[in-house]
Amino acid sequence: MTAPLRVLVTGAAGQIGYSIVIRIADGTVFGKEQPVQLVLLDVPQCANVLEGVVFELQDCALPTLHSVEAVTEEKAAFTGIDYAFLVGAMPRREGMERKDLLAANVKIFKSQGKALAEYAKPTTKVAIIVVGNPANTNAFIAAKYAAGKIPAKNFSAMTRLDHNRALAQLALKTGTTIGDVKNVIIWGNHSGTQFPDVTHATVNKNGTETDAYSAVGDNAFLQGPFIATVQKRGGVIIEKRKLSSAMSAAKAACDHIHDWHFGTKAGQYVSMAVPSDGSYGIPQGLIFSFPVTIDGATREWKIVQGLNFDDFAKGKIAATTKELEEERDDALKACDDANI
Ligand SMILES: NC(=O)c1ccc[n+]([C@@H]2O[C@H](COP(=O)([O-])OP(=O)(O)OC[C@H]3O[C@@H](n4cnc5c(N)ncnc54)[C@H](O)[C@@H]3O)[C@@H](O)[C@H]2O)c1
Ligand SMILES: O=C(O)C[C@H](O)C(=O)O
Repeated sequence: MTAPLRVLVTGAAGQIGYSIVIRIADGTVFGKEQPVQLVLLDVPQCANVLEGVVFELQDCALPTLHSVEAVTEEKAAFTGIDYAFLVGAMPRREGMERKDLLAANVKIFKSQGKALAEYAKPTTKVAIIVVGNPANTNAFIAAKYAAGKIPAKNFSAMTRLDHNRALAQLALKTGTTIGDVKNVIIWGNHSGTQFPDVTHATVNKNGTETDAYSAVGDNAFLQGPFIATVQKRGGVIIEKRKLSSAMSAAKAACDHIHDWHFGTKAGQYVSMAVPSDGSYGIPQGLIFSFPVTIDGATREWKIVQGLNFDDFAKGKIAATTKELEEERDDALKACDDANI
């Protein structure tokens, strides 16, 4: 029998948590043959809600759910895990930018980085996705405080939701379906400065694969409203729902970990915010969204190399890099202040 994977979800009493746990438990993420031990972490004040989530998962009668436990302490949460979905953090409200959450949320990721270093197995291969905002910078901080124990390459932040939004907008514009659109890229920060780039994307229209610019036939749209729609989508959802995206965020987190676990499809890449190795001139260590391919056998991601940028793209990438450097510096200052 396949050994179960131990999978942690933080913030499991929250709204993304509620949508994410069922996909992990029912085999959508790790496959229908892979048993899963789910560990659900939230703050002690949410213990009762968390217990309700556990009861519901039990009531789902899922063959892939080996066990589920609710915990409110980091030691119990982080010990022995294979995968971590770090969702638990404050969401923004109308009128806020994601970086306005930094002061409140960064200390959570400092503490969880330390907990990973302290409690994860020494040989850990744990794969970590940070969803809590500002996701790139929170991942940077968690990686910093886990350094020496957990390699930085095991940390990632979620830009898959932006990637999925870009796929959907291209499919809508070209009258195709999601499966017809490939290789959009989100560069940089999960924020208003991100650069959704379709220069290398293709669209299969009526059985013929063409580049996205030809398929759309409207450069002004692709360099204007398309980019703005993807950049601002999170804010628009908050305006409409009065709550931040949850169903689409949970689905994207599951896509991200599914592809990390199984690998990307031949000829396709996905967007993941990972520690920069200096590719494309991005400062080393910054958690930056790149196009990546993943080898399902080794579960190693690689940044896609050799893509060209025109001046328009260079300007966009410079802006998102600058914002991430500023966020990183603010977060480091906040961590020195955060007495934990
Ligand atoms: N990267 C993305 O694309 C993306 C998309 C959507 C939302 N988000 C972010 O995800 C985060 C969660 O959103 P949500 O809508 O589920 O929020 P929510 O308020 O519904 O749930 C957050 C949960 O986290 C818990 N929590 C707080 N501190 C914790 C800690 N130290 N340890 C464990 N749990 C803790 C809270 O008690 C709460 O139950 C927010 O920061 C939001 O902005 C990111
Ligand atoms: O926009 C937000 O604050 C939530 C999330 O990051 C999103 O992109 O929907």
